[in-house]
Amino acid sequence: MEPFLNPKESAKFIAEHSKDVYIEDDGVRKVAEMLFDKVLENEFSVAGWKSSHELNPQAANEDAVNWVFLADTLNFSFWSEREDHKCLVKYKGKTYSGYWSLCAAINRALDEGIPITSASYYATMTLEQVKHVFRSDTEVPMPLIEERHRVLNETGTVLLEKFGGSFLSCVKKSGKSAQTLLQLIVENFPSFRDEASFQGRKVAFYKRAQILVADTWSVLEGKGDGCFSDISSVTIFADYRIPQVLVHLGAMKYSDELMKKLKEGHMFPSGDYQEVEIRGCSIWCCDLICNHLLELYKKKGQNMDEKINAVLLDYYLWDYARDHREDMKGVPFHRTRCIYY
Ligand SMILES: Nc1nc2c(c(CN[C@H]3C=C[C@H](O)[C@@H]3O)cn2[C@@H]2O[C@H](COP(=O)(O)O)[C@@H](O)[C@H]2O)c(=O)[nH]1
Repeated sequence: MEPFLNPKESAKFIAEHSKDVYIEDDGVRKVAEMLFDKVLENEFSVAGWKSSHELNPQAANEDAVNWVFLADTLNFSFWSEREDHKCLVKYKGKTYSGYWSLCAAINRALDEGIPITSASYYATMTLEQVKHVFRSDTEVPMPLIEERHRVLNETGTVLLEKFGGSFLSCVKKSGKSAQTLLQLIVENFPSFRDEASFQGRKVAFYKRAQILVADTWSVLEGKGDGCFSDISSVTIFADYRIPQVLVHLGAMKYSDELMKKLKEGHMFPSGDYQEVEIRGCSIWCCDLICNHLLELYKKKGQNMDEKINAVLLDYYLWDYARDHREDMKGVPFHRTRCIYY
């Protein structure tokens, strides 16, 4: 096992050496000012994870933790080549796309009596069973369905062999430390090892591992086994939506050459130097936004360390990107097909 790498240090190194992605200090300040009042609202809190999203589990028990583990094991690559031609899942009268199509399919399976959140089930699922559970209500299947099958079998087997089949056992081993849980996830579950090489140095994003820590914190409402003393050490989750919204809001900028490739729908291999720059700069840019937000409150004599962290900033920006899809049409997201985000 490679030595554990720190995503925040990776992001700083990438941002300092990036050639095609730039962080705009004025834009960082503008976004922090835009969020200044938002951070006092319920949606910018751990409670928002349940209250704002009907598909998320509302309980804070072992089943809910194992629901989160399954969802974040498969939380990757939902984008489609054509916006009008994509996987959709109908559930309880609503139609869901992207990440939400995954959650709708999980809840649909549970309603059908399929124990999809049980490791003893998904460790030995066949490809046909995976295709059935995650079936689309359009002719476009969920992307990377074969990889999802492989990842499910691998992850379920490890969870059974090392943690008695429940992710809550893994959480309990973390001793209420987000960083310890992050390392346990990366060390034990290979598909979460989201790493790359950049200018001769190994870097890590650990996007699915970090969002799994964050979603575990959220589903347990920051209490009990989920009361992570160091939740603020987790970075944002380097997916393909956060970079898009940061550029849209003016906090990040692409070189003309990179923007041209993005607009042409260029496919970036996982680990490509420009893909690494986009992901690393997104993490560092959000860290700067967080710091500036905390500074703004400090100037008013308020310590907001308990209210403002990268997890809540990420959730807010991700939801913002969802709600402003039309406004963001002018900014392409980068296209990489992989199991990491
Ligand atoms: N940075 C970040 N990336 C996130 C999430 C989520 C959903 N999680 C939370 C959201 C609500 C609940 O509170 C969940 O906890 C999915 N993704 C990523 O986005 C992409 C899918 O996008 P679209 O194709 O538009 O559905 C894909 O890479 C997926 O991995 C997040 O929160 N942050």
